[in-house]
Amino acid sequence: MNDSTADTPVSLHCPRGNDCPISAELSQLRDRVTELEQHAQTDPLTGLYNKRYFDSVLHRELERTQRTGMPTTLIMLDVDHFKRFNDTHGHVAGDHALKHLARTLRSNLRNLDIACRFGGEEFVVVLPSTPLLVAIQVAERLRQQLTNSTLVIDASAMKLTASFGVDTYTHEHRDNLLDFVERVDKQLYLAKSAGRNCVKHATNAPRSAHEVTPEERDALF
Ligand SMILES: Nc1nc2c(ncn2[C@@H]2O[C@H](COP(=O)(O)OP(=O)(O)OP(=O)(O)O)[C@@H](O)[C@H]2O)c(=O)[nH]1
Repeated sequence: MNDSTADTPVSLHCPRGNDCPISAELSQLRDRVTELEQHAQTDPLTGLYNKRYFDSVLHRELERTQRTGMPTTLIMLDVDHFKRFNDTHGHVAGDHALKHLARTLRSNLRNLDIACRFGGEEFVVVLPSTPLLVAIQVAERLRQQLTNSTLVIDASAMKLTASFGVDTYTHEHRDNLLDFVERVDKQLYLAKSAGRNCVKHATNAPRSAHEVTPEERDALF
């Protein structure tokens, strides 16, 4: 028996073309899903990625380090004396200060670096495929930019500083994600203890074969 439909291509196109109601609805749904995805991974105050996204991205990058041997480096920073800032200038000014910090991070990082709000006045930056030495320089640059910038709220100029901790994860490290974050947090604690507004970093990281190439330096500075 001859099946007359066998060779007929199935058309997925609606006969109403661009006016197809189902296609329009699907497109709206797709936009809505994208919007919800962005919402789920964004901190509403600063617009940076949130802690949930940080956890997933760090997990992914540590796996990549184990696979490729390229180090993943983490910068953790915390605004100095932020309680005093809030008490002096008010909580709304405090929120402006956090947005100012987020802008400073955004405008001083490469596109592939991932800046996240870790919680409260604490932030983290994941630097994929970046050796410790380069990340220390990035942290120092961020610190200086913040220190040298002025935050203007209701015509009043204010200053903001932060303390920074930096550590790296190479394929020679065997600790897990939480241990790694704790290592970086320890460096941040040392920066606070040393008087704040400074960068503290690990010194005993195993050297990797991918340590600072001239190309990486040129790309960053
Ligand atoms: N305005 C504002 N304040 C916040 C937010 N999240 C956390 N804070 C405040 O940040 C302050 C953090 O205070 P502490 O943990 O004592 O730290 P600190 O005063 O910065 O002191 P050091 O970190 O030791 O320099 C608290 O007063 C919190 O209420 C926020 O979203 N907006």
